[in-house]
Amino acid sequence: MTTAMWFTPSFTRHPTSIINCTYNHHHALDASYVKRAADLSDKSACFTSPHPNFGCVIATARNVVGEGYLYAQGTKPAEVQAVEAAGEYCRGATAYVNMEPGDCHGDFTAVSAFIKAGITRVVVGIRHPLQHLRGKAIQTLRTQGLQVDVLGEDIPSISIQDALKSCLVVNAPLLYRSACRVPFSVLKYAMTLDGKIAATSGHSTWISSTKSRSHVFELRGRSDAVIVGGSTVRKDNPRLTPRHGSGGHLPMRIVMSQTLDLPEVANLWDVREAPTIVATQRGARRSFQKFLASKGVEVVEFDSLNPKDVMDYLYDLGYLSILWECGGALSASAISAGVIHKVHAFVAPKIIGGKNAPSPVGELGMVEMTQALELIDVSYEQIGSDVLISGYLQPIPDMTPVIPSVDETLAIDPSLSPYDSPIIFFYKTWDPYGSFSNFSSHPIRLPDENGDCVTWSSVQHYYQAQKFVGSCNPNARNYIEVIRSAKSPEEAAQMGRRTQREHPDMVRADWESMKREVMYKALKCKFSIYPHLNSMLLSTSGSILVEASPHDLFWGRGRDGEGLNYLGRLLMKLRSEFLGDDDTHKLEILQGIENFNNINI
Ligand SMILES: NC(=O)C1=CN([C@@H]2O[C@H](COP(=O)(O)OP(=O)(O)OC[C@H]3O[C@@H](n4cnc5c(N)ncnc54)[C@H](OP(=O)(O)O)[C@@H]3O)[C@@H](O)[C@H]2O)C=CC1
Ligand SMILES: Nc1c(N[C@@H]2O[C@H](COP(=O)(O)O)[C@@H](O)[C@H]2O)[nH]c(=O)[nH]c1=O
Repeated sequence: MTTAMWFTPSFTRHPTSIINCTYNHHHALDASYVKRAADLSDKSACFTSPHPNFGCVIATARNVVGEGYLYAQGTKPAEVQAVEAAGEYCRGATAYVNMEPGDCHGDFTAVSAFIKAGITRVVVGIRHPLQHLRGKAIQTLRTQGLQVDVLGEDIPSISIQDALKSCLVVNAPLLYRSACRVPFSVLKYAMTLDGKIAATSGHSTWISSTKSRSHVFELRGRSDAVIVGGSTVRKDNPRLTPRHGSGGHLPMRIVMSQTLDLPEVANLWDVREAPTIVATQRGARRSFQKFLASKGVEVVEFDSLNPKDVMDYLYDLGYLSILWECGGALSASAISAGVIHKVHAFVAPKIIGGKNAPSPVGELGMVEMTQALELIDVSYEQIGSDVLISGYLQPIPDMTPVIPSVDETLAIDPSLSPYDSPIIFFYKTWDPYGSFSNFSSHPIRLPDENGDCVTWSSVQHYYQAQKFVGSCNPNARNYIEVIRSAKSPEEAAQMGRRTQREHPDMVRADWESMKREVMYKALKCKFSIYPHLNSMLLSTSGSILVEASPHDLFWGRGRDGEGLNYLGRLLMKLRSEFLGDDDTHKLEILQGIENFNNINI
């Protein structure tokens, strides 16, 4: 029902439309207060070490009567502050929170504050993303008789998109941390209009305006750590501090250097200003390591220095948010490793030229524009004379328990609890569960259009070719062979999709009704052939699997969780099937291994 109903002359004869409009109006108000709580929660940024952001607004039917935000971990909860501010107005009022309270210490401070004060309704932006806290406060409040409405669950998604997005953005670091088990990483750089981050000589001070650089100081203050590569230390002698005087949070400064061929005199070795860690290759320049230690710089050796291992290390230290301020060599390595989630590019209206002048991202091994990584949720902001372009390389995992919906989850795997089961997101092949992707290079053996068992280089090759098997158009056979010999899964996908789009007459008539069956067959073959993939799939037992593609609304979750996630569903179904019948499963694995041996990889 749309608000246009208000303007129809006959609306007085349609009481349901009035009810719906009022209903929408209430939801719009709910959404605006939740958004206000999310905006409030962001206020503590830069003051203390990054932590989950909590904000709370208490409102009566007429006004906002109290609000608060968590200043730092361990300080008075946002909910308690809001209750104290609202005083006696709490009785019968509604409390709005951007995120479900997380009673980490088990004392239910926030929840009891609401109950004792007489709050009757609580509207929650998002459930707490941490497994052991998710749903707990909501359940307790409901048990105590309060009405609890969660955006997207009890309040329909259509009217609350902005509010929900604010809730996700404000706690993106925690959401990535809990879903992907790495800290949230932002790559930031300043480049000229001709795409250079320094002159050919390596000189780079300054590309962006003073205003942009102040913005960067704020980004640093919101981060747990700032990372650069050894080369940037040699060229720039950076300080990497947020410059907010005596108060405020100081991020850890981290240098990644394999060689440790670093200068003896450097701003980063002055740890009176801020602490510094140097991450290096095991055994590198021991004498220099000693020198750094004598300066108070911590040196951490890695067996193989790479962005993923460094992120795992920082995850174990409890870090939430990392700012990468490196040059193109390290940024390319970090992007390839799949650890960068967001990009902030400051573009300055300057041209420096220079064939060998460095650019923000080095070699990624891509050869065609179709392989380019596309940012999502892109925003453009003018800062001084520069334009700041920001966007996500990976969608914020919103941990929405309705992927798939409650009923569907239970139908697929009755052992799963839609609210309490962890969610495993997979998308790119280099992700931790990247082998679940149909783009993973795992050849399978299945019949071709003549019924002869042949090798398909990936599930993607098989799936795309099947679109044209049994087509009424005799020319369709040519496409099957062309797709089967595509050089990569990406190429097979492009060919299949393009042909389907440009020559719909080539596609078999029953494709829409058969495509899930085709996919299931291919997945079953893949996960039977490769014992390690089979173990990986079974190891996810108890978790909800979600293909995190922002673009694919059928096989993936879509950008905002609106996708149908059929790939995740089929994998869960397959997992149940494998787990359900041990003997059949063993037989399938044995047959699979036999097939595997027949594949000429
Ligand atoms: N405008 C801007 O926003 C910025 C500009 N710059 C400019 O960029 C230039 C430096 O660029 P660049 O050389 O790319 O600098 P990087 O910051 O990317 O440093 C590269 C160095 O990082 C170390 N490293 C450690 N692990 C890895 C890994 N897995 N992959 C790649 N490198 C790794 C190596 O150090 P080692 O050799 O010690 O082993 C390597 O030489 C300078 O001129 C600087 O002024 C730099 C940052 C931002
Ligand atoms: N040149 C350049 C940036 N360069 C980045 O900032 C670092 C220097 O930081 P500091 O020593 O703390 O001022 C430098 O090593 C590099 O990482 N940043 C920007 O916002 N704009 C610019 O034009």
